[in-house]
Amino acid sequence: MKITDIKFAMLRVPLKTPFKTALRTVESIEDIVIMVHTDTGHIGYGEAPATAVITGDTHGSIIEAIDRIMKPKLIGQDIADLNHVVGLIQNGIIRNYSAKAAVEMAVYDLWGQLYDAPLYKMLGGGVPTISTDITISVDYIDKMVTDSLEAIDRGFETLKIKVGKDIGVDIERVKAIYAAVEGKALLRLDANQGWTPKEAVYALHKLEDAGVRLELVEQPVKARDLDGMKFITERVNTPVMADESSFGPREVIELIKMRAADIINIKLMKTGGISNAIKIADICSVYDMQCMIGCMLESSISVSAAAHLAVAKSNVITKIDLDGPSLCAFDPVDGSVKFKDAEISISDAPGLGIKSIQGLEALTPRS
Ligand SMILES: C[C@H](N)C(=O)N[C@@H](CCC(=O)O)C(=O)O
Ligand SMILES: [Mg+2]
Repeated sequence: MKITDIKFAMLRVPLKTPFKTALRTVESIEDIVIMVHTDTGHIGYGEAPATAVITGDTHGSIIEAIDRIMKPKLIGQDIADLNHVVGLIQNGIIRNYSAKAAVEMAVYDLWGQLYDAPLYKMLGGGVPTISTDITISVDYIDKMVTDSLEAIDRGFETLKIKVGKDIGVDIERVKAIYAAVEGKALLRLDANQGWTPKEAVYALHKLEDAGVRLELVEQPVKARDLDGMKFITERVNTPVMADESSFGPREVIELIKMRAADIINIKLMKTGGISNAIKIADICSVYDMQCMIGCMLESSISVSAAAHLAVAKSNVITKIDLDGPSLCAFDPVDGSVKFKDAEISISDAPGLGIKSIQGLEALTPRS
């Protein structure tokens, strides 16, 4: 099975409700979809969001990196030589992680199709059902409480509460939500870099002293502030998770050596795809460190790839934040990974199991 072409499209899916974090507000998913064609007629699918504020990637940079750098190297390559193909994707250009993730997942999709097995089985197998949290956008306190209760009614047992806007209001936000949902859902916080180290310690002590039990706090301070992450990790009981501070395996090793976090959030768009995500999971398993699998604002194309990985690495990926499809107004994909509120289940179609995608707008890269 040899690669013959890579085609591009834009996928736009409105969100059910605006997604609001300390970093940005977004109303729809607008992601690049790629289709890797082969001489056997099989097609591998990949997706990349342009999360400029976190990864630095834009639609233009994703298309250019794939079309100008990766595609010429990949045409004619045999999918059976997976490690060689992955090397070509990873080593032809630095950074550009979302572009690499999209191409890699399409190649892994084809690798599963080549051997007629679902990707999670190719990666080691596992129980193909997982349960995700859902994000509660940062907003007025009453709105966040209402959104939290609605999420619980939909069956979500873990809520990822976005904070990081104003430390005083954030403390009140979390206390109000905790009072409303105690015993019905587990709370995890994500400050998306919005606090200073001292603010984070202050807020978490206030919450801990008030009896608010949190599963974890994600990325309290600036991505580059590893000393700040360590300062917080040493001072609070709530486990601290690195998201924007950890992209690839090297950052994870650095965080582990520094003891600057308790948990790592693996996202394909930060690792540059599945191969580095596997390395991170393996490193964390050596150091008895748990991982979350997360996503950006992604549809069920790339979130399916993350779900396959999470199933295969469930020994270390114990926390799931794959709510992209649940945040969307509809699922444009007909595939073998089903997203039904909190439950994500994978049936045994080969590769990623994507049959068709509604509403793709074809894109032609600039010549
Ligand atoms: C969607 C997911 N639950 C999430 O919160 N992801 C990111 C932010 C993604 C974005 O801004 O597109 C995170 O910070 O964990
Ligand atoms: Mg995060």
